Amino acid sequence: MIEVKDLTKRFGATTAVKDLTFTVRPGHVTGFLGPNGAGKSTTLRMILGLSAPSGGSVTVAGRAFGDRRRGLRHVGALLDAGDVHGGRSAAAHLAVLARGNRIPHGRVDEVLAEVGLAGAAGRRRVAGFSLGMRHRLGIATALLGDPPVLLFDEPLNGLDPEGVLWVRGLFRRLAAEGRTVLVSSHLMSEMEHTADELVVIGRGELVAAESLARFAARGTGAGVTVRTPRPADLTDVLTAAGATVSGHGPLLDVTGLDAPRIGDLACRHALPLHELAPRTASLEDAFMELTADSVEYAAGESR
Ligand SMILES: Nc1ncnc2c1ncn2[C@@H]1O[C@H](COP(=O)(O)OP(=O)(O)OP(=O)(O)O)[C@@H](O)[C@H]1O
Repeated sequence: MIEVKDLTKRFGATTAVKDLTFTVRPGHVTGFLGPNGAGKSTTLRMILGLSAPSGGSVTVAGRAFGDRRRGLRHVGALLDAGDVHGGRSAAAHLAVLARGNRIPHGRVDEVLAEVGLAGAAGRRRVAGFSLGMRHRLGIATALLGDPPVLLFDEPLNGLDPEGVLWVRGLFRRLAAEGRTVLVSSHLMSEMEHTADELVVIGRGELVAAESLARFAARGTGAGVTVRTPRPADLTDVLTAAGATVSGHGPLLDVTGLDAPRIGDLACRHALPLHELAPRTASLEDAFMELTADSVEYAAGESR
């Protein structure tokens, strides 16, 4: 479990992260989402103890991560896939880290196999690696200590479709094993099929921390489609109960009441329903609406 409480980080006059409070639970893939410059990387660095908070606290499994020795066995992280000594092979890179964290050497070949870099690829110098191979090596590094908590900063950036599918499957498996998996992205489309929980930030502040489904229901595109042979009567009943109703003929578009409540009200007033279909907003719409005020450099903004 990762617990972030009133976390703040200032860089001179810039407040990159402001009073951020959220919890990341094990057994889920949690998407950490926000527009460019929202403060995601800064927060991840503070979770890892690489950067000191200006205020507030962050704990991993109840303790500040910086306190821990042999860190890779507690938290695995992919922060910057390019951040590897190019002159070394993947296997040599992992072997150095294994030694420093007292991880059995046998894990090196295990994680190389897991990320598809077994054999010759693992013996090649990292300088010649493609972006996708660097990503795989970064993920192998995160997995090396078999940690219960994993953090990935923009892990899908620059991956081809096959790589994206592979990474998604891996994250789901890690979460199903009961691990805590936090994955950052600035694209809702990437998280839609990757995460089941979301922490959304904008300009360093919390926008939402909830399941993907609840987040989608916040978008104004959410509502319920209702078909009835008595639209005028049903409109009166639903409007009196606080809903907003629009539509033509037998097909109504209802917002402000959920489908079970609409069904119950129709039943109570003996109004037949021929269709009752909840409609979620697209996640992308909800994300854009909720972070609209917090985009650092919005298109068309004059500066
Ligand atoms: N070392 C630093 N010194 C000064 N300002 C910084 C530093 N690191 C980050 N910032 C500023 O803090 C804010 C948050 O940056 P951060 O990199 O955490 O955002 P992000 O959400 O990860 O963005 P992106 O999606 O673009 O990677 C930005 O305004 C950035 O310019």
